[in-house]
Amino acid sequence: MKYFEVTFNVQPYSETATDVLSALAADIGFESFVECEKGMKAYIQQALFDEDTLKQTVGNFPIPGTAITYTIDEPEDKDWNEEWEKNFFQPIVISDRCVIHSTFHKDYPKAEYDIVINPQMAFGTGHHETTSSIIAELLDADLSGKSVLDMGCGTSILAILASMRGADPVTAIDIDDWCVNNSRDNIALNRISNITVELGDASLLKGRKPFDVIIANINRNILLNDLPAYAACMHPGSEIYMSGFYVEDIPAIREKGESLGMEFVHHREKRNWAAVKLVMKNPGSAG
Ligand SMILES: C[S@@+](CC[C@H](N)C(=O)[O-])C[C@H]1O[C@@H](n2cnc3c(N)ncnc32)[C@H](O)[C@@H]1O
Repeated sequence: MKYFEVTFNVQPYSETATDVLSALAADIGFESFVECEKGMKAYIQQALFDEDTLKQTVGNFPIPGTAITYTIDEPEDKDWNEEWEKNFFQPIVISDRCVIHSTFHKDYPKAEYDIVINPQMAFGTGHHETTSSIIAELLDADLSGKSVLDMGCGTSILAILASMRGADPVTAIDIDDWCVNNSRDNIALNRISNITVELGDASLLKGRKPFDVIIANINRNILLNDLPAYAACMHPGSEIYMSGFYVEDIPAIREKGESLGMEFVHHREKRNWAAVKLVMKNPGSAG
C-alpha cells in the first residue's frame, strides 16, 4: 500500500475554500484531488505523509469561519482498478490528437496518437489538468530524434507519448516502485521499446549526459528543490516542461529556472493548474 486517501470536510462548503485547501494540500505533498459533496478526497504517498504538517495546515486555514476536518484511509490496491473503471477513468481525447484509454474500454474515439494505460491509481490517465497540459505541450513540440527525460513518470503516459512522437531514447524515472512497475506494464502494452524506466529521484541524474528535453510533472517544492539537478543535465537549447503547481507558483519556478541559466518561454493554465516551458540558455549559471 503506497497512498493514503484523506477525506476533507469543509464547513461551510464553498468552491473557493476547496480550491484553497487543494493548493495548500499540494504544497505539503498531496498529488491528486477529487471533489466530493462536502469537500474533497486527496491522495498522498504514505512516505511523504506527515500528520503534524497536515494538522498545522488545517489549523491555520486562511479563510476565517471555515472549519476543516479530515479522516485518513488506506485504499486497498485491489479496489483501484474497479473503482477507476466504474467511476473515473473514461477515455479522453486531448487537443483532438491524442486519445488515452484503458484495456477495459471497448469503444473509444480514434486519434493520431492512441495510448493505452492501465492506471490502477489516481494519476496518469490524462484527466488531471497538469498531465493534459503537458500532453498539449508535447503535441506541439518537435521531439523527433531527441533524448527525453520524464521525471516523476507515474504511469509513463508522458514518456509514452514522447516516444510515439519520435523521441529517442526516453528515460522515465519515478521515486515510487509501484509507478516503476506500472510504467513497465504500460510501455509494454503500447509496444514501445526505447523507454528505460528507473526507480529513484534527481540524485540519479548526477554525471549523466544532457537530455534534449526534460518533462517534470511533480509538485512545486520538489521542482524548486530538484531544478538544479535537472539544469545540470541540460545543454544550450534543451527544453524543460514542468507542471504540478498552481498559477500563483509560476514566478517562483520561473525565478529558479532563470537563476540556473534558463529562459522562460510560456505557460498554460487549466483550472488554476499551471504548466511552463523554459529553455536552457546558459548552463552552469549558479543556482
Ligand atoms: C503528479 S504525478 C505525475 C505523473 C505523470 N507524469 C503524469 O503527468 O500524469 C507525480 C509523480 O512524481 C513522482 N515523484 C514524487 N516525488 C518525486 C521525486 N522527488 N523524484 C521523482 N519522482 C517523484 C510520484 O511518485 C508521482 O508518480
